[in-house]
Amino acid sequence: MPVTAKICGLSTPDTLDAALAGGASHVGFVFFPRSPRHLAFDQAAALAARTGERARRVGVFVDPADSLVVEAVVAARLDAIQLHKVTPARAAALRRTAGVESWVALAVKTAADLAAAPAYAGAADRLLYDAKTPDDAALPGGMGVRFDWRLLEGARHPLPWALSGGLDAGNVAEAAMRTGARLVDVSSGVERAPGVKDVDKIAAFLQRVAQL
Ligand SMILES: O=C(O)c1ccccc1NCC(=O)[C@H](O)[C@H](O)COP(=O)(O)O
Repeated sequence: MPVTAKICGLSTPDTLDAALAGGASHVGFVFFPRSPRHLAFDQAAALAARTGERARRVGVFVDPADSLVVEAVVAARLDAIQLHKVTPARAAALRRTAGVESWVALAVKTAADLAAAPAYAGAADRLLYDAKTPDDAALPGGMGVRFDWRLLEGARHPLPWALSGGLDAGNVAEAAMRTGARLVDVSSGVERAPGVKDVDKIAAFLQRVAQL
């Protein structure tokens, strides 16, 4: 089965075009004002129109209000929501409210963090295993932090899943090989500065993924 990729935190037409030209299966739009990748609804709507049916649009949220999710789903014609820092109960409620596919980001640092995964079965459609960022970090994702991929070796997954956290063109092959991931997600690893995507890095990442 081929490996597919989500390029997260896109915010400009040229970098979105690079992701689409490279064959990204998913593009991620961040709705979190503290993020350097945050999009206003009008920006997101323009990028969504440019995407068309070439990739699935995923909105990224951190413990969001219902209203933010509803407005973003409409404005950016989201196919999926990606939720950070939500309990299983809150994830289930937001999934019902949004009416689209729902992903939950599970912050992973140790094996104990993976024990939370089964509770999301029935509350979400996909788990995104992402690296846990430091407690004092500005963001719960998009920080270029990776976790020990050996934690996923032999793991039983309660839901379809994707791998994230500190991936780049140089390490994505090893990450996919070690974990068995069939969907990988990247943000910082295709940037030249926080929030500034690089078209060449996006192309290199997607070329590497296409070889897997
Ligand atoms: O990217 C952000 O700014 C962000 C902000 C708040 C919550 C989540 C965020 N990103 C989530 C993602 O899907 C990232 O792609 C994922 O955490 C991996 O990021 P990176 O390690 O930088 O590749």
